[in-house]
Amino acid sequence: CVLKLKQSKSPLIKLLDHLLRALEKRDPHQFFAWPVTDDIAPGYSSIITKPMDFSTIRQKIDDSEYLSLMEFSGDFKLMCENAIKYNHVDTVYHKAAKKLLINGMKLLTPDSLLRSLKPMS
Ligand SMILES: CC(=O)c1cc(-c2ccccn2)c2ncccn12
Repeated sequence: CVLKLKQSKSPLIKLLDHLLRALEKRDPHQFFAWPVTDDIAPGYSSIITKPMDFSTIRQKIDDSEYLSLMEFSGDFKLMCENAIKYNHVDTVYHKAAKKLLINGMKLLTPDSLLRSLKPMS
């Protein structure tokens, strides 16, 4: 058998791992953990053209699909904006998405990122 040498994780992947875990902690009900299905959300796939959720973001990190922090934060914003668009303003999902977006963007600001990077320097 051919042993695949485990490449050590790049600094970007380590940072994205850290940020994903921090963002998932801000979704205690796990509303954003898995793809939204048409079964739980009628008509979802015809309203939301680019679905996104934390499990998909995790898979993209593991497949090295993110080449920059901007691509990662773009998927995070997309995930929140989908929920803001599909769910009426008076639903738990719409409210949770707005709160998650605001908290998430605080994590992705330059000085917050510098604090995340500090231990790596
Ligand atoms: C994120 C989102 O839009 C969402 C998550 C869920 C959800 C997530 C986990 C368990 C149950 N529902 C949901 N249900 C109905 C309508 C919308 N949603």
